[in-house]
Amino acid sequence: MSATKHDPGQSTAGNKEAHKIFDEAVVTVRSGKGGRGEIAEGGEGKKVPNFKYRAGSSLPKQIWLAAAAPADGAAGASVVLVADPALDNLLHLHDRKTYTAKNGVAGNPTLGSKGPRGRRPETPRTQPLRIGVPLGTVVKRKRGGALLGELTVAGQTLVVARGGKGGLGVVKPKESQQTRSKFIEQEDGIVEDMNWAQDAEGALGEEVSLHLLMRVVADVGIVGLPNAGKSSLLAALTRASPEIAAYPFTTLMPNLGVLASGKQEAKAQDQYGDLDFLLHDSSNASSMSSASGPVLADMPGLIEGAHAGRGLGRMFLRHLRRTQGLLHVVDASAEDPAADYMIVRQELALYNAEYCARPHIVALNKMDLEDAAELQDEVSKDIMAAAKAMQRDWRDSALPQPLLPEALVHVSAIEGTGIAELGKAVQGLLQRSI
Ligand SMILES: Nc1nc2c(ncn2[C@@H]2O[C@H](COP(=O)(O)OP(=O)(O)OP(=O)(O)O)[C@@H](O)[C@H]2O)c(=O)[nH]1
Ligand SMILES: [Mg+2]
Repeated sequence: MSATKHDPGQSTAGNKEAHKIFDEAVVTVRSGKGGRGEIAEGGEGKKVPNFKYRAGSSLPKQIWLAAAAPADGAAGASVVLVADPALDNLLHLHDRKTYTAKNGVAGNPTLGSKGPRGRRPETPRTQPLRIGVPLGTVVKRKRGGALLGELTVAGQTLVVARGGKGGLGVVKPKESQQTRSKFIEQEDGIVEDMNWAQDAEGALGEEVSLHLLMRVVADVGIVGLPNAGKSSLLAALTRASPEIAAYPFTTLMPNLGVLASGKQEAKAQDQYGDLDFLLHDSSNASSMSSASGPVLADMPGLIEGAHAGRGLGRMFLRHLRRTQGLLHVVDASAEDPAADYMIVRQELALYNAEYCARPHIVALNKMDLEDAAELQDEVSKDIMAAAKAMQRDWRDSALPQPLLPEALVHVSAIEGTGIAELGKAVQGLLQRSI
């Protein structure tokens, strides 16, 4: 789950700034060619010894074994994108430029696909090449930019390159027939014509260059200054284990986590905490999809001037677009927590005024520290006052009006105090905003 990387130089892509490309990728996909159909010599069958024949019995010595219809080639494998909730970025697609699916097997009764000689004649399916992408991936054709589709639900698939059809099983016409021009006869799927060699050929696969764009799919975005404890709170509220450190800009790209909904789950987590990785490995597809709780997205830190490119800039703020509410994390031990809150509100407003019109709650974090605890009531008041002042300032503008925080929760991500209450406040935020 963790999509954090402190040193942007160590990207999987070999790219210098992985956090700038975590939400985009260009890949070329190739589907497989269809397998060649079986080419049978003559279609009449042959006489074979009758193994039941005994001297003196009335059975014939030889019996007629009809020729079987030649087997078709298998279709080539398609390339399919699959929405995998365990992924939260597109960096894994920067490792490789081209993805090639398997060709279909040739129609061959012994080696490949079975024709009607088998009891159940069938052409084996070639397993598609599945490429995992995070939820919220938009797929476009690179050339021309035509929209091919969007993957938003866990397990959803999108065929981006269809495998070539398998060649037909053909009976090679006799020499005498071959000289006759344009002899075409179709009968029970057996094709006899002068194009027999072409009919047996499998169709070619396709090659498509794709431009993938990801938008984080989350219900609540966690925003705040660097070091406020956003990632710590995500870790406390969910099973996610983002990178946490005492320096700013630890988080370079959004991390996702599902809010633990019931007490039961929290208990199970405590009990089997060590087995967490097993659960994730064996059922990564269900780790988020089956959980009904809201998805939280821990964002990189915002600083004053982010809209002008300071810090990590604000391009990642587009990932808040689909959220329904925001969780502002404020370091309550800071010199002026209310001012810190306002810096983030202003940066949000400069990016998209509508973000400030979304319901939000404020988590006053680091309450375990003396400075924070002493002044907690004062800080709460200051924050409410600042939010009201913002509303007043905006009253005359045509922009969407900023809202006041729906709740102010005092928490300590490190000691775990107030976390349950914060979880409830987040749930409440979503219930109201629906
Ligand atoms: N004392 C105390 N320290 C905390 C608390 N929560 C987080 N911290 C510390 O604050 C520092 C920053 O925490 P992070 O969770 O990485 O902060 P962040 O907001 O995600 O930071 P960026 O990703 O850089 O924007 C770490 O050293 C944490 O251990 C808390 O409740 N109490
Ligand atoms: Mg962080």
